[in-house]
Amino acid sequence: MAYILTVNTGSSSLKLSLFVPTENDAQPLVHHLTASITSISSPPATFTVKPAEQAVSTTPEKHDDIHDHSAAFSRFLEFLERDCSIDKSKIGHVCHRVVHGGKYDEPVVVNEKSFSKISRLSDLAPLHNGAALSVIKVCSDALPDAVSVAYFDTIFHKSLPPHIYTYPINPKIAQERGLRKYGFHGISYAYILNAVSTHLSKPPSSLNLILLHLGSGASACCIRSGKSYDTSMGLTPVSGLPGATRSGAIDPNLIFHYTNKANKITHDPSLVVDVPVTLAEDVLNRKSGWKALCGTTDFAEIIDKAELHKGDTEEQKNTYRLAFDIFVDRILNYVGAYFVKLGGEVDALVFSGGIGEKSWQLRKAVSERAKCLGFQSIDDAANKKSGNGAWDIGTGTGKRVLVCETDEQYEMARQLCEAVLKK
Ligand SMILES: Nc1ncnc2c1ncn2[C@@H]1O[C@H](COP(=O)(O)OP(=O)(O)O)[C@@H](O)[C@H]1O
Ligand SMILES: CC(=O)OP(=O)(O)O
Ligand SMILES: [Mg+2]
Repeated sequence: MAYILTVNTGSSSLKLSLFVPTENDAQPLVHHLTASITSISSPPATFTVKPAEQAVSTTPEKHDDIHDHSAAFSRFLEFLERDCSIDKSKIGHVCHRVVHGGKYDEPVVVNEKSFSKISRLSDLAPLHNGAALSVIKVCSDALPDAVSVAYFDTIFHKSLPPHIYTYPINPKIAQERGLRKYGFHGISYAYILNAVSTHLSKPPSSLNLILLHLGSGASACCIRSGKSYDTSMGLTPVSGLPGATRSGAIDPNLIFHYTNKANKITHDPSLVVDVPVTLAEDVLNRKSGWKALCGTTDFAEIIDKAELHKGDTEEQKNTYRLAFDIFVDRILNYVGAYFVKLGGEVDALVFSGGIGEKSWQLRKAVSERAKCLGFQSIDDAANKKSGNGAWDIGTGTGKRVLVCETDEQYEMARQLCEAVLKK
């Protein structure tokens, strides 16, 4: 029996699932277990395991010694061998989520050449590609006989039309340096599209959707006839919606005004930079978003503290409320724009990602505002329940409002089965 291990290297987490492929086309994969290591960038990291046969996860363990994704991966391998008695030499394939794929338009087997090509893209996904490569390295050393395949977030967005992926800058420089909108969270959007298609009993190619993947990194995607037509992230994942530590879209000139010395046009280099661009990148990627506004990356805490509790001051409450309101506002920017781009022909608005799946408050706030576009009213009871796959949270007439529990690990294993194992 050869296992498929799938590894999802997110900005703040590592999520891993183990599957066994079957001969059954209706159920090509048997899910064995899923583990997640969260808060990697704000330790202590939390290690949680959910065996497939159990409805709930095991008690989360805190780990002070996990500071990066490769240490998290090593801890997972130790857990597999020691606690699950799984012989790691039985892992035949490893699917790695790599966020930025540049010009790659399909998954690639990891070898020296592709590894070095992916390394060259690291600057375009500063919170992701380097971390994924460090995991791939540990994985190749620990599992030398397994075939590692890189699955890119960007592939799903290869259908973006030129007027959407082109930035209005010098075309020659843009072409030479690959400066264009790529879009991310594509593995998640591929999974959501299939899950929503099953739920609505309509083929993916017939669907127009507004998808929201709201997690540590957050993005929106406009699906037209089953394909990505627009998405909120850009050249890098910092653009679009704000996230745990990311600013989201800002006026690009803000970078130069972050320092008060750069507020006039000057050719005197000593006056130009107080904050060099690389530091600006660090600020916008790692020191902005919810962390900068509220001091936490935990959106559940932000929602909780946006309500006034005993002992809290009105000012403290307002800080959290502001973060919540900013998120709702920026999400609405995309819901409104994508609705118009789809000519109002929208099958559903879909919430997903850690915040989209777990926060009834965020879903309610966004949906109430989107109701004017003809979306259903929210059914409060349905909105507060959790579910599996995709489920409705709207009621009455109108365009459907859904939640979908995304599963990037499953999507990679499914694509592997389809492309490699069933050939
Ligand atoms: N009950 C909840 N309410 C609101 N947000 C939540 C809840 N549970 C988890 N989250 C948020 O979900 C985010 C993580 O989402 P996830 O999609 O798992 O992230 P990633 O894969 O990018 O690491 C965290 O910011 C966390 O605060
Ligand atoms: C692209 C991206 O932001 O991914 P994540 O949300 O997993 O950090
Ligand atoms: Mg994620």
